[in-house]
Amino acid sequence: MKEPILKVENLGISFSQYTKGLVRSDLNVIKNLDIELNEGEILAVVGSSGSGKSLLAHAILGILPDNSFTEGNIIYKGEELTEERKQKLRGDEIVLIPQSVNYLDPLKRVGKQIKISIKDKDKKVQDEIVDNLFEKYNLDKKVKNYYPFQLSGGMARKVLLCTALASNSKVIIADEPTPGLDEESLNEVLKDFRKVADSGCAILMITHDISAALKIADKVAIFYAGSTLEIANTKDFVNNEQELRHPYTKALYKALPDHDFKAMDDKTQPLPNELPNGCVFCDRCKIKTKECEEKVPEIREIRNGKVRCIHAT
Ligand SMILES: Nc1ncnc2c1ncn2[C@@H]1O[C@H](COP(=O)(O)OP(=O)(O)OP(=O)(O)O)[C@@H](O)[C@H]1O
Ligand code: NI
Repeated sequence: MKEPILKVENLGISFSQYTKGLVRSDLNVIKNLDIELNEGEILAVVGSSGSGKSLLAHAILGILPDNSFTEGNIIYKGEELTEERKQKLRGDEIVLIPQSVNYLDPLKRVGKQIKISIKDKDKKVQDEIVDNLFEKYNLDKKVKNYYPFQLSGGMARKVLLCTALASNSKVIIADEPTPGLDEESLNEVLKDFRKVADSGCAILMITHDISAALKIADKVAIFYAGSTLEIANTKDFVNNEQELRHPYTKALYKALPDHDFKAMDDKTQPLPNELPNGCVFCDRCKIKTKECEEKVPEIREIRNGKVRCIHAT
C-alpha cells in the first residue's frame, strides 16, 4: 500500500499554565491522537466540542500557542514535520481553512488575499480563477475590493474557502468549513472538496456534522476527549452498527437522524484535567472491564480500520 502523505502518531499536546503563587503546572489536553491521510482522500474528523479537532489542525500547521508543547510524531511525505518544515509548507503545500473567520487579514482586500495563495503569477490567470470561484459561490464581483470587516459571516466563510480552493495545495485542512452556509452553498462546497480530492489533493475535514461528512469522506476519524477512538471507512456507516468498531462510534451511529436518533446518555466527555488513567470512554462504556480502567488501550487495526479498544472485534 502507498505511504500516507500525512500521518500523525500518538500526538500529545500540553499547555503550561501558571496558577496561584506563580506555580507552573502542565495541563495535558491531548493524549493519543492518530490519523492517516492519503493523497486523493477525504478524511473527516468528527468529535464533540473540545475533543481536540482544532488543536490537531494547529499542531500540523505549527500554529499552536507559545505555552504549548507536543509529543508524538507528525510525518509528512515520509519525513518528520519539524517546526521549520511546517513554516515552509504552511500556506503553500499545506493550507488551512480556519474555524474562525477572524483569520482573514483585516488590512488586505479580499481579492488580493485569495490571489496570494494562487501559484500561477500571471495576473490574467489569477483573475480568472477568482472570478470562477466567486461565480460558483454567488459572491458579487465587487466583493473582491472589500476589506474583511465589510463581509457578512457567510461571505467571509466563502472567501476562506475560495482561498484554499484556489491554492493548488497538496493538503487542505478544513476546520468546520461549513457553518452558516445555506444549503446550496454547503452542497457546492462538499462537491468541490470531492473534486479537489479526486484530482489528488488530500483533505482533512473537521466537522460536527457527521451526516455531511459521510456524504463525501472516504474515512472518518472519531475523536473523544483528546484521543482517536476509531478510524472507520465511510461505508462502515451504511448498513448497521456491526461494521463499526468502537462502542462510542456505535452509539454515534444510533444517534444519527437516518437511524434511531437514539441519544447515548446524558454524560459528556471528561475534561482535560479529569482524564482517567485508562480508556477515556470508560465511564460511559457498557462493555468495559477492569483492564479498561487501568490502562490506555493501544490503537490497533481491525477489519481495514483502526480502533482504540481492547474489546473491539
Ligand atoms: N490555549 C489553550 N490552553 C489550554 N487549553 C486549551 C487551549 N486551547 C485549547 N485548549 C483545550 O483543548 C481542548 C481541545 O480544544 P480544541 O479547540 O482542539 O477542540 P475542538 O474539538 O476543536 O472543539 P470545537 O468543536 O468546539 O471547535 C479543549 O478542552 C480546550 O479547552
Ligand atoms: Ni475546533
